[in-house]
Amino acid sequence: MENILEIKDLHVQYQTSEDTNYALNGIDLNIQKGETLGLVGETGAGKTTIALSILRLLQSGVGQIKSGDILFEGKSLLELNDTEIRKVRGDKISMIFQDPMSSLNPVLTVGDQIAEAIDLHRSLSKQELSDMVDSTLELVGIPKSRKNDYPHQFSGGMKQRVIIAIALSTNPELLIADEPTTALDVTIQAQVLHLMEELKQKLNMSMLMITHDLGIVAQICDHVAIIYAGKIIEYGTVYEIFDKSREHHPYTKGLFGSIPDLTVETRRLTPVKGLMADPADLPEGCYFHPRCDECMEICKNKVPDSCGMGGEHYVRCHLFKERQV
Ligand SMILES: Nc1ncnc2c1ncn2[C@@H]1O[C@H](COP(=O)(O)OP(=O)(O)OP(=O)(O)O)[C@@H](O)[C@H]1O
Ligand code: NI
Repeated sequence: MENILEIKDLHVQYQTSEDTNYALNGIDLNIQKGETLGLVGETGAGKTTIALSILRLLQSGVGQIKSGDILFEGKSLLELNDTEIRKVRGDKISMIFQDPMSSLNPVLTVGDQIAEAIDLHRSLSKQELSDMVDSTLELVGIPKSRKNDYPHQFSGGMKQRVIIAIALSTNPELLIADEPTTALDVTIQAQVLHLMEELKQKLNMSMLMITHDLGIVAQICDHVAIIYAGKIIEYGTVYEIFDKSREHHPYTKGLFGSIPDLTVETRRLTPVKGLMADPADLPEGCYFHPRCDECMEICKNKVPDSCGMGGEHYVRCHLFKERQV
């Protein structure tokens, strides 16, 4: 399978007046063409930082890519100048941000907001633009007759559809969705997810789905990456990650409440005992060792390598070192 995105040994830090936060500490991750990769982990693990690094939207002067590379269709995104990266954001990679509701402008009609997004990247006649707004609205299941309505006239689920429409209006190859449904109630969540899944097939997009929700992972992801303190600690196909007969990282087992069935409706991550590692003061060795029930001596001073578990399944944990070839 061809990769649309390759992240190689990415290190990102946030420099604040008090601290240096080591947010990403050597991320290696690929997204294949046409697939959905789920990125799962507790709050503060570095999920949004990965998304912002891809789009080069880290807060300037604070968030810094220290080393590593991000390749999109084989070309480094880190080497692009401002004009070039803006073009990538407009044409190739779209993002639905966490807290998406605040990204709509209350004083513009939804039709105008979609038109604005399309117009930024394409020069179309007035009629063409208007037709494209209509078809984009219809794509996400909103009647075109509502294009002159304002955001406050829409329900939460409908607003989220508008946001998806804006993200898709440029026909991106990669969509990054950062917790796109957390603000919605469960029924509407299911509808929006179903819509995203449908659109992904129709438009043949690749997707990076950032989520806390295992139901979402099971439902729409092809591969899953589990992140802890800025490192991917487990990766595999969705079947491998939910396979109880396989061994898993102790953190994954904690999060998943000892690996639920793919078929069972277990939506929320289980809280793992102890506190998330402080990115300004990371522990020696495996970052997870202070919280780990299976901690061994070696875990306290050596960072574990990634270990192949068969198939596409990888775990970064000293427990499985023996399997390495
Ligand atoms: N602008 C910033 N300045 C300083 N530290 C930051 C900044 N943004 C993020 N961080 C820190 O970087 C780490 C990773 O944050 P990030 O937002 O990527 O986590 P996340 O996995 O997306 O969490 P959540 O699930 O809460 O969205 C956290 O420790 C966070 O406090
Ligand atoms: Ni986040």
